[in-house]
Amino acid sequence: MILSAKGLRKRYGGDPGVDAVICADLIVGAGEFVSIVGRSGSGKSTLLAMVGGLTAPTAGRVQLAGDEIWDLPEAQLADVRRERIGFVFQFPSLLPNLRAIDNVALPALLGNDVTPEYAYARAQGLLARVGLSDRTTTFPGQMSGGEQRRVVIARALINEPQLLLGDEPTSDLDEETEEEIFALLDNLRREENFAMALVTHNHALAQRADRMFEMRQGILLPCGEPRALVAAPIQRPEPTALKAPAPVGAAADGARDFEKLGKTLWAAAGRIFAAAALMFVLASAANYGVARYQQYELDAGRQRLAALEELATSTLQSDIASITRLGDSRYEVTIYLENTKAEHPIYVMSPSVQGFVQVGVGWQEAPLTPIDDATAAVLKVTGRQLYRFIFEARLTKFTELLPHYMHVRFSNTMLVSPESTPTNELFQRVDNYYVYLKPDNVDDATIAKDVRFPGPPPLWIWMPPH
Ligand SMILES: Nc1ncnc2c1ncn2[C@@H]1O[C@H](COP(=O)(O)OP(=O)(O)OP(=O)(O)O)[C@@H](O)[C@H]1O
Repeated sequence: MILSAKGLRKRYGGDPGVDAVICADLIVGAGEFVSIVGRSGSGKSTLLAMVGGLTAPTAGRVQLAGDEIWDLPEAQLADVRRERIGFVFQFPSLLPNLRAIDNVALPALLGNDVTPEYAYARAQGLLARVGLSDRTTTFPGQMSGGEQRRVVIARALINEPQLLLGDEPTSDLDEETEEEIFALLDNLRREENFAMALVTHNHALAQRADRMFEMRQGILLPCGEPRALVAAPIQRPEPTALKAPAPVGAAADGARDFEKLGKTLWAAAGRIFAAAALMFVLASAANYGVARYQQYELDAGRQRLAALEELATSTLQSDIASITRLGDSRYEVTIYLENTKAEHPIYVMSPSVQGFVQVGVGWQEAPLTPIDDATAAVLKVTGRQLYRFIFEARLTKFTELLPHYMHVRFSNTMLVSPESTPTNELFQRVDNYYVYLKPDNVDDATIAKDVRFPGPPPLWIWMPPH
């Protein structure tokens, strides 16, 4: 058995809080495919996030191949997420300034288990298997939605995960492409023998799983008859400490690829905007360092990355500081960046922020314009720094997880370095901030009929990252 989740429960917030998942048991065998359907807000994403090591459960446990993942220290949990679980989300999550092959290779380059040659050779092989052998050097912005999703799938498989988790991985695609991507995932699962748990709104596709579950108001219920396993399980090879380099031709190509990549990253950094997926949030030790991996002793490299990760994650904090109403569905949004160890400056490359409003099960971008010039520069952060933006949320229809309020996500991509002119240390970080935001065209009396607040309905309500 690969996944064993027992008695999972998740309550968000304080008093009274939201019981997103009340009770869920989910056991998935090696190579098995389970699907989860359910109404919006029933707790599907929360369940996947707990199973995938992204959101800590309030109660219950999750074992991955026998390891209790929620007992692991954060650093080891991050390794589990990167190496043993593949994620495919609905939202585009590729780094826009990296070519397809670099995006796919990146999770493998972040660990120390494989050589860059191996990572690039496997990335090339996976791109071929998802039908993109001729698009390896294409940038995500030049690809269709279906092609981008294929790249995301290749990236999810780069570290040979034991478990692939998909949260509505195809729901924004047209019917035919959705069908193709689903079939592709299923074929890859049989070939690579990873277990797969997919959340989908599409019942017809969900029924193709070995077992189907329905999430109903936070409770996971089995539904439908099990399908016979089609393929005989393939024996997973024992992991080796350091995988062998790829064949010479592929290795040489790969080496050229990441050398070029390293040279161009800093110049291209200004073009980066937020689109990276949740699992990459704190992990992308920028492609700049890729060529250097060959030269470093593994231990030295590990230590340096750990220090940089510490710098870029715990030392630098950021979130929404305030939101004020400007009228005509415009808001001034202030985001703060704070260096908690002010004695060591941190250099941040132009926070590039995008705003999204949830519409249906997806997110629709809404214009977000920086007010200050500061957001276009390399910034030395020594204390608390504020960035102001104008957010224009003129949507007539949006998803109301909280009655009348918009569910808004601000996504902030930053390149972080301990040096003002980064030479060899650069870390990409993507933060997502979530708020409920009161639309301009609803009066407080209307809201108060449906939601009880201690005072007048607030303009915005902060939510923890999810
Ligand atoms: N970070 C959070 N803070 C507070 N409440 C949350 C948070 N994340 C989710 N919720 C709430 O938990 C409940 C379950 O949400 P979840 O996203 O897991 O459902 P879902 O079934 O995946 O919905 P959808 O299909 O719309 O994505 C919802 O009521 C949602 O508003």
